[in-house]
Amino acid sequence: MTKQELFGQILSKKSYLCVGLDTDLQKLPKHLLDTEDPIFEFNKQIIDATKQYAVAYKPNIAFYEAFGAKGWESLQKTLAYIPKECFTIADAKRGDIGNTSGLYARAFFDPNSSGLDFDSVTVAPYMGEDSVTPFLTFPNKWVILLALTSNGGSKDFQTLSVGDKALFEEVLTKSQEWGTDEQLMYVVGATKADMLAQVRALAPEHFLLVPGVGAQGGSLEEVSKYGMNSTCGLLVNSSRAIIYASSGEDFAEKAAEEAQKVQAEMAQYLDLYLKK
Ligand SMILES: O=C(O)c1cc(=O)[nH]c(=O)n1[C@@H]1O[C@H](COP(=O)(O)O)[C@@H](O)[C@H]1O
Repeated sequence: MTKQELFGQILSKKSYLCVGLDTDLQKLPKHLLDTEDPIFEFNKQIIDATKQYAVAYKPNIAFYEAFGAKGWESLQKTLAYIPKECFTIADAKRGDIGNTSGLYARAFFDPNSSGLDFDSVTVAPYMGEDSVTPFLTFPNKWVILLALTSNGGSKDFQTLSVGDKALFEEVLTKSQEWGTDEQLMYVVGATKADMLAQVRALAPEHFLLVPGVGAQGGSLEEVSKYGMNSTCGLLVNSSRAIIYASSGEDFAEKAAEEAQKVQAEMAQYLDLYLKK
């Protein structure tokens, strides 16, 4: 998917919501556990309930991989079920020496090889250029590079000084030598909204994947105010607050209500903060 197509969808749905499919068997409503593929059945109903409010879906690969071949099958079926206009993110946080990264890229981007055809994959920058560039050789596919993550441990490395800047700032600057803003996005946690101005100073045009609203407590308004650019430039992810809004038989209905609430807020922020 191109940046312009993504922006077009954001404008037409008045939303930059990414629904995170962190589908945990332990948390599924009991009545789904007897179905043939509970993870897929849950995802299918969540997708049906939220697709008018969401522009992207992000299956977190850990929740599928943990179940081996069966989990991988649930992932393939889920990806095939996501509406074609929606942007898809394999949240796999990969990255390794070049030839290995090339195979990771095939796993998520090459349907003839793996059966999966995601639009993007999350990648850790720690191993540097040759671990990231193999993902960038696929046309119309995106790398979403971890820059400033939402978790407490982000302070262990990401905010350390490297010369006159912080390590995450070096990630933002250096990686722009490897790919364009039509193929690279960055992860910036919603819990770090106070640092979004710093991020935007170094990456004004890039899309940012912003997890951490909802269950992790980040502010959607602050993220929108400090992070939005002229193509919106934001995909704000919420997983647990939407998909586990209810643990009963009404789970899909409640997920739709939560997604609609977030979308309504986003519509206001697009009016207020989209740079003209
Ligand atoms: O790359 C990510 O998506 C990610 C980066 C980050 O800094 N923080 C973060 O929470 N995530 C992911 O975003 C999702 C957040 O889920 P909730 O906290 O339930 O909304 C999980 O799938 C996390 O793995």
